[in-house]
Amino acid sequence: MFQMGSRACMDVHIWGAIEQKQSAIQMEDDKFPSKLVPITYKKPDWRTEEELKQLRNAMSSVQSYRRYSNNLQLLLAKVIRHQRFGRRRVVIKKGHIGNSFYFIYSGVVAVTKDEEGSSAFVDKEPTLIRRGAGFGEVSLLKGVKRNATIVCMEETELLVVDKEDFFAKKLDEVLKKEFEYRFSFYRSLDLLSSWSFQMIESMADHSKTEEFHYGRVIVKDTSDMANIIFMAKGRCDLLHIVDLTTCHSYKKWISQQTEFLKCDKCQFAPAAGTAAGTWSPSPAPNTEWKLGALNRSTCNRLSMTRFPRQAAPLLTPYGEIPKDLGAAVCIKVDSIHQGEIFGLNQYLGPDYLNDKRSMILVSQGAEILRVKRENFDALVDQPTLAKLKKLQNSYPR
Ligand SMILES: Nc1ncnc2c1ncn2[C@@H]1O[C@@H]2COP(=O)(O)O[C@H]2[C@H]1O
Repeated sequence: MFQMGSRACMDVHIWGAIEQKQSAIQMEDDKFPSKLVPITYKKPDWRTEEELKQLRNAMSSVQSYRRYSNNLQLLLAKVIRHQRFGRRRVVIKKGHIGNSFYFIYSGVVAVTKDEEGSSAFVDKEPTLIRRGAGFGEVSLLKGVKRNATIVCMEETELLVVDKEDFFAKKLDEVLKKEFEYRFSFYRSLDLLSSWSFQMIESMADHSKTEEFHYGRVIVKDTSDMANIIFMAKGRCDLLHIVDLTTCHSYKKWISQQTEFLKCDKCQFAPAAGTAAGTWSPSPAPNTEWKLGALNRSTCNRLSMTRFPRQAAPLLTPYGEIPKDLGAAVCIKVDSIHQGEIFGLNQYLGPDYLNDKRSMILVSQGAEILRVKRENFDALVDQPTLAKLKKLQNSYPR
């Protein structure tokens, strides 16, 4: 139901591990060194060797820049211009003539169809382009108008390459290769085998490859997706979060652990007046709990488990578990592998048969292409719909 060739399997993950990985990645979010900003406003010939070296070093934190040859990196360091935009600022307007290409040094922008970019702030799943990626190449490469609006979702720093430099430094050749990669990927899919060159080209023009490290969340809630995800490389897992605070057997299990709570190192004192509906194990409030005789692995498991907002601190030998965590585990429902597609369930059967449970899609090290459902809907042809119908018959296995 969720993808082509579904393989259901069960596996339990602890949600805390995912969040830990995510925060580690978010810490990379550095700003452009302010002392280098004036250099980017100098004419290329006026930038000294030392200044170029500094610019190159700073830019090497931009993922797409690192992929370029040393020679191209140096040439770009000669021409880039730094620009900072606030939240809601429109950088590119759909339908305008393209004059520049942009790298995102810090921040996030959204791609929209409306000229003002305001839809990005109400869209529950906007198309985002993040730090390290570039945009604005399509109109330059093809000599056409801008195919979308780009609006800043937060304060964003951009490194701008003007059109003349874009071609003079041969950045166009690199970006053409990236386009060809996306095009060949879509062309290789059996599902799209009936599509014309123009249809595949449109898919490649309206998507970007996105890399996700292990543990990063790709889709927070799959119950009503606005995008279709194509898995270009690697794998991601579909996880269902189970809230243990509403689970009777979990509460019972926790209560059973009180038998062993004899050690001074680990103590749990439930808060007086714990709110109704949150986890409130017996014995009664204000009675001191002792989490003794818990072996190291049990403590580690508990420390990764999330505890309800209202609960009092749980002390373990490794420190206090944050109060605002809730108890939950993630159950792996499926894995999506290279060449597979996720988010087609609306084509696979009547709405009432679709699984509406909220799941999350988490990377196990993946490169994806994300296409807005409305773009796919506008292109999809009868042979493709027929193939999708057949997929419906093959589920559940
Ligand atoms: N779906 C999409 N995902 C990511 N980037 C996009 C998408 N659609 C358009 N873009 C980018 O938005 C830019 C708008 O200006 P261009 O048409 O020059 O180039 C376009 C692409 O770089």
